[in-house]
Amino acid sequence: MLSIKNLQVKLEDEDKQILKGVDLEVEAGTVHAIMGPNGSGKSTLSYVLSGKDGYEVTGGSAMLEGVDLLDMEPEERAASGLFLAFQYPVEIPGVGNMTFLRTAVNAQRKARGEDEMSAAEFLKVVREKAKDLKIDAEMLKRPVNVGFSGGEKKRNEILQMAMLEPKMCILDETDSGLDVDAMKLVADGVNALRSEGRGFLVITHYQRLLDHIKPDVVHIMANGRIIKSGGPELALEVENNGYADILAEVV
Ligand SMILES: Nc1ncnc2c1ncn2[C@@H]1O[C@H](COP(=O)(O)OP(=O)(O)OP(=O)(O)O)[C@@H](O)[C@H]1O
Repeated sequence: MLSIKNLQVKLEDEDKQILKGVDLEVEAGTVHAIMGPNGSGKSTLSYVLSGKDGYEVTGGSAMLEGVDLLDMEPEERAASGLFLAFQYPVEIPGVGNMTFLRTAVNAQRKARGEDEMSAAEFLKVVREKAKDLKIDAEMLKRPVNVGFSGGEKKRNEILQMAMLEPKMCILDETDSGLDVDAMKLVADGVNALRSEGRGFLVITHYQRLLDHIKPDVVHIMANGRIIKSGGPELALEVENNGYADILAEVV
């Protein structure tokens, strides 16, 4: 589904190489987790895939279902089924959460040549999904993320994901800032979306999220590369021993 080959990325304005040849294949129906020391390039990978400005791809490729992602505008990538839940969700003053969600859902439907969701249908679906994430009616009316707590922002990202039903979901440290109960809610929201046709890339520092969202594959990223891949036991190894042994293996 998501096929990344030898992806190399530098900062646009500086001579600083951040990704130094990332190889990653996320098959439909699977959950891949990426862990790694601070500053290893995990967020940069998610930003580059989603089309954030400020980065220059200097080599390699990233394809979603055989289509070149790197050639597309960010909104085209989203319409083709890519979704990124941000590590730091942005506040959008003046834009109601509900309006934002409905506009996003319908813009993507339009881009795919589908009919827009009616107001009544949208309301029904958004209320159901918001309830599952314990997002109340008042939060749906407020401007997007404005004044939301850290955990509320993260749950709101999952609500967006649930509404957009993307094919490839990238979650960048969605667990940071969540209390124990909210982490369970978020994990339930992700697990409810797991399906044969959908892939997940979950960036996290902690094994505890992976207790709830069971990954098929765990990758360790360091210094702009994926240096080791394995099963869920790799996350446990990191939790117990840190990164020193794994880093030493590849030097
Ligand atoms: N716009 C930028 N300007 C300067 N340095 C940058 C910029 N974007 C990324 N970097 C650098 O690139 C490296 C990788 O950053 P990135 O945020 O991708 O790491 P990360 O693995 O997600 O880290 P963390 O686990 O701390 O979130 C870091 O050294 C960071 O300082």
